[in-house]
Amino acid sequence: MAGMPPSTDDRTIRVARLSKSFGAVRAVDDLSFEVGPGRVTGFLGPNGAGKTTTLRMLLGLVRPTSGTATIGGRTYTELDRPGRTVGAALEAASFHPGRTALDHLRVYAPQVGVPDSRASDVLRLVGLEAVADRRVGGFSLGMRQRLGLATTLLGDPPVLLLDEPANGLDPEGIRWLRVLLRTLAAEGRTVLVSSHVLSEVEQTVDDVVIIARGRLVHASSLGDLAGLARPRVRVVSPDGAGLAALVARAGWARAGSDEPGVAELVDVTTATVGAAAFAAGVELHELTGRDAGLEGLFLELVADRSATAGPDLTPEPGAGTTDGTAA
Ligand SMILES: Nc1ncnc2c1ncn2[C@@H]1O[C@H](COP(=O)(O)OP(=O)(O)OP(=O)(O)O)[C@@H](O)[C@H]1O
Repeated sequence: MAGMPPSTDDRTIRVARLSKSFGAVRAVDDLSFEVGPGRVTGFLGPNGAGKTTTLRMLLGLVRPTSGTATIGGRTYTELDRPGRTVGAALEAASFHPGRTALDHLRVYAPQVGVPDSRASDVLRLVGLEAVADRRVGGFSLGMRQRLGLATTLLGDPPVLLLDEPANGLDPEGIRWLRVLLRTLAAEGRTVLVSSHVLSEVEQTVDDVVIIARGRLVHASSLGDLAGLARPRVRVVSPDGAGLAALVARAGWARAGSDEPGVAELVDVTTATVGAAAFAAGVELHELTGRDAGLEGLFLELVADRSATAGPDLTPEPGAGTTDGTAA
């Protein structure tokens, strides 16, 4: 990693002006983003956003209509040893139900170019060593997810592409996955994890790439995304004119068009509004602070709006109430 620009790093994933149409469906639409090593990146978007199609293009399983999807500057098919470079677990990994976990991995080991002994190593890594000789047909969804991950790790790849790896895991499994992914990233790997809910990966990822309807909506560190979550205050007063004058005088931003006597404000605290109302002698019947939260912000970002609007964060009436915080 030392001193190398990210775009030339062997472990950097680069998607550039990538598009894919299936007939009339534009599954991926002029998508560009970069994912660097040493970090866990969440690849997020609602169902049908184009995440799987993008991952499949990175793996050479789907041919782009236009644009490129590369790893270390090469397409998957151009890689010298793809199995040792990229580990991928796409949704619905299929296992032969009659094979044991160990046998499953031993079948893949030569394809990836690693010795048989590596099969036991990766089973240990994913916590399945105790069931190494059990048939996969009897495995729970969570165990299959772990086995899928073990398969992914066989070639000790520096780049990992994982499609919804938390699916089917219980809370304990999700905690385990979090620690594993963080460890793999800390070792200098590039870890790209897709999910359709931000909350599922919120505690795991360093960076986010958010797409909707095949297009990029937002890409930044998780911290920068969190910085966009704007606090809101709902104010209700029997003195509609007084409240309107107070809001206008203070210059607070309104979240939307309000009814008389009601103001939904953003980027202001209850303390500020309360103090100003008290000083102005405006009677208040309600003063409620709300935090839209990351998930609310995510939902707002991916909400159906004109494609040209981009990451417009102007809150809409009713937005930000889905995270269960007090209204
Ligand atoms: N082989 C295909 N033929 C036709 N349409 C497809 C094909 N693969 C994907 N699509 C369509 O492309 C769009 C994007 O699908 P994709 O599976 O990439 O989304 P996703 O973000 O992975 O969604 P999910 O979270 O549901 O897996 C959807 O409208 C889907 O129906």
